[in-house]
Amino acid sequence: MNLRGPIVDVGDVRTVSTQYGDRDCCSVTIRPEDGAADPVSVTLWGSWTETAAHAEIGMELLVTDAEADEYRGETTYSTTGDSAVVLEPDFLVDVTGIRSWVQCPRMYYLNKLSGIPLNYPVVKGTIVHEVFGDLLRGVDLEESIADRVAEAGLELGILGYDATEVVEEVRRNAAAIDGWLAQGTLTDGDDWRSEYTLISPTYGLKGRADALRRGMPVELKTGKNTNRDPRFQDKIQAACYALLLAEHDEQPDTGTLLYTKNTALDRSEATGDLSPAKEFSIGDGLLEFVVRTRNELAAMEWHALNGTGDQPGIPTGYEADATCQYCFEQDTCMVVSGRLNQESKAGQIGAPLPAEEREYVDRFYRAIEAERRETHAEYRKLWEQSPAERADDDRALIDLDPVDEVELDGGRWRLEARKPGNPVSKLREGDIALASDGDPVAGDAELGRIRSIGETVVVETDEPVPLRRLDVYPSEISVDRMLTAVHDAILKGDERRKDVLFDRRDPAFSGPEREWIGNNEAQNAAVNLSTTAEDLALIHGPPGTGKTYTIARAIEALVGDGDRVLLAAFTNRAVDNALEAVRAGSDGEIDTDIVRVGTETGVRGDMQDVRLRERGDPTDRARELESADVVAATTAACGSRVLREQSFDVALVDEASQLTEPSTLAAISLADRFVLVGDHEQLPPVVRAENDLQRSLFERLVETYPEASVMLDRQYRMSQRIQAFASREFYDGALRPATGTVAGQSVADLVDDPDDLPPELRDDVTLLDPDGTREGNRNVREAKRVAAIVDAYVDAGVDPDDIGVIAPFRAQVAEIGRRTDVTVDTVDRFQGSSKPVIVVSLVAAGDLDGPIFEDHRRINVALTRAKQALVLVGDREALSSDPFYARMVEWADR
Ligand SMILES: Nc1ncnc2c1ncn2[C@@H]1O[C@H](COP(=O)(O)OP(=O)(O)OP(=O)(O)O)[C@@H](O)[C@H]1O
Repeated sequence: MNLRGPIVDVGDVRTVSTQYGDRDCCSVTIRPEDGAADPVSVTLWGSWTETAAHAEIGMELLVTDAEADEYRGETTYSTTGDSAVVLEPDFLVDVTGIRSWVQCPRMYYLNKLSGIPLNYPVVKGTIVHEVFGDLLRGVDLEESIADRVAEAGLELGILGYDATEVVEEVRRNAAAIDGWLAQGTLTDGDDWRSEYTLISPTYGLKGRADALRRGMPVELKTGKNTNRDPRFQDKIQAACYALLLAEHDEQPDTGTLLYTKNTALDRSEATGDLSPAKEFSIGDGLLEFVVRTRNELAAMEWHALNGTGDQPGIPTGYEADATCQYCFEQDTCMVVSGRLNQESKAGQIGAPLPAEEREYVDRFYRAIEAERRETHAEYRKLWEQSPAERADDDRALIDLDPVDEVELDGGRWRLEARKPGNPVSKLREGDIALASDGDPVAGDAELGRIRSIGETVVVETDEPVPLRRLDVYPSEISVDRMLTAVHDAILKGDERRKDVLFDRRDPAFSGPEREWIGNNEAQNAAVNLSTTAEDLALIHGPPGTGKTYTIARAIEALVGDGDRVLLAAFTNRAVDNALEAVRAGSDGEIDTDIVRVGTETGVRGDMQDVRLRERGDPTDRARELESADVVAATTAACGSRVLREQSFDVALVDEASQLTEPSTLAAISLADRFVLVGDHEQLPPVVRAENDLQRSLFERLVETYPEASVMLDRQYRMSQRIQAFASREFYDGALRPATGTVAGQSVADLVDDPDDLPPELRDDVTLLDPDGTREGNRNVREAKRVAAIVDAYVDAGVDPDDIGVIAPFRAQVAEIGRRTDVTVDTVDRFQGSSKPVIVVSLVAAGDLDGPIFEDHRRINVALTRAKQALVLVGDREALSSDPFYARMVEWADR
């Protein structure tokens, strides 16, 4: 049986004599059933006592195949020969993490902190891996090499490599793969699978195996190894995949490492075993060792969040017996230890950073690690929730009907399935998602990119799977990138920049004020702040105040002054909107060289012509990026290997109030100066954990340096009547219509005769109470009423494209969506857009429970999307029970 629960006591290790001789054991007490059951004692035998040494009260413990002993009416448990003991099974350790951990725990920490920079071995390694996958899929060797090198054109170009030399080198590496595949060992019956995504709920592990051959893991290494045996850390990595496969009831007993550089060695000079393929056997002892090592790592990570004392959970290197003087990372390790004043086996170089900077790194390190755990909780839902629960949560499309499966050029697959009942989900075109046969964890599953999603869903994968279910796949990329952004900004960042960030120096401005915008003083001041800033400028733009317009003018001004500008925003949509305004504004007068960095599916159609292609001749690709005056990308892309290598005079970041502080750092660290544009009275950063990540750098800086900020106070969107409430509640009454025309708009402008509208819809702002009841996240009666309101506007002559509906929950969005053809969406997805008529379905009935009510900033967004007519639909009595909403009701009823 399996036992699991939080640890309430850890005993001492003792030695007892048994019929097999003296054996170590240790008793650990846990409370099964998530801590609800009575405590039970589990005795961990033999080498599992090493795991007990890392166990602490409060950690979660899982013991598989435990055996029960009854003694004097009391049941105790102990491990058996088949048991595995797993600490903190919910912490999903990545296989590559274990690999670096066995080399040295501190290396694991350093890799996590600084990320993988753009360098030639990494890029070449990726190409060789891709070629390996292609060969397994039967692609011709030369074709694959040419294709994969071209695909890496941009990265190679930035590194200063040309295609011919890379092709040569990849060919030498690929020879090892090709030769090995051609050996007699490969028969038709060989069953191959490349790039296999695996997750193990039992062992708390996840990873992506390079390949499986007859169910056995094969790992590719682009280095050399002239010993007979695979390197220790490589064996551990392959053994991890064996453990992950155990979750699929497979029992691999052999692992293969393929050292591709061995074939490229000069046989007359090199000595040792030059054969590239090295096999080793995977026994129980090795697998248990892997689990124990994973436990050490998970325990260290637990300490990072829950431990006490100075810098808990930061490895020192003493945990392992690695020798620092042979380590490639020795210098980095010493510098990081020196800067952060960390104890380390390698020692320290340099003076520590000021205490407040170290405290900052510490605080954000913990916040980001807490967010990582929340991401792991998302993975957990893959197996803890039933398919129906996942679907209800909008995290999966289930019961799909596979209709097509086509092999594409290059051996990839295009899978298509019908979606019965047209369900809603968070899945979007361009997302990476987990396609499976119905069971994404124990069944057949493949990561793939969603190509289209409509009546059917189309996914592209490396291997075919029967497409019966498609799940949102949580990713740790944003968490990883936040860590490297903190590292780059604080450990490697510019001193002057840090002085401003840490409130040690006021932002400076210099140079003449010029007239950029004649009809809007605040906008003109914002452009002047941007051009004269020596450190930073902050543009606070409430709804409809011309943020995008101002950004475009600021970029023109900066480029005109000779600056190279990075234009970043949280969403692709904002990046493309700003770019559109820049391109429209210059009317070809300024010859601005613009490049949009993003994926084909992420970048809007009308910006594809300036999208930077990664594929092609390295020199051309790199030149296109490096010569651009304006580079536009999402802030997530700013943390990519390619953009981390770029530098700019100014970084201009839109939607900055929706970004966590580390995500903002990722963009601004690439430039000498920065301009943040946002509105902290609208949606805050979306994070799962409750901590410092919830507050944007924009908001912090606006409060610290009000003199470096300007608020755009004239809005070009809403009628006077509509804007009144938001202006008073959120902007101290400072927000005003930009012109009389804007102020005087009304619903009458949208119809031939206002009398065609029902009387209750003739005012610009209305509250209607349909008297519905809420069931879960929907309110059917209210949904019907909303659809009827939309119909009434359409019947009176309003163009359906001019009407938008906002609802707080996706379930209600779906409920309304079934009854109308106009755009229906959540608040979060409506931020940044507007419509002449907006109907808001508040759903709440009886009480004010739900995301729209939790945070007044959401309501601000919902109420400020409409230009001429705003209809609120909800329970008047419930709303009146809260002072803020009571004021809203009063305004709507006026
Ligand atoms: N100074 C100006 N003179 C004339 N029109 C302007 C000016 N500033 C903005 N506008 C117009 O006002 C409208 C709203 O501007 P814009 O789209 O830039 O708003 P925004 O603040 O980005 O909106 P959101 O709140 O959605 O982010 C646009 O049609 C824009 O052309």
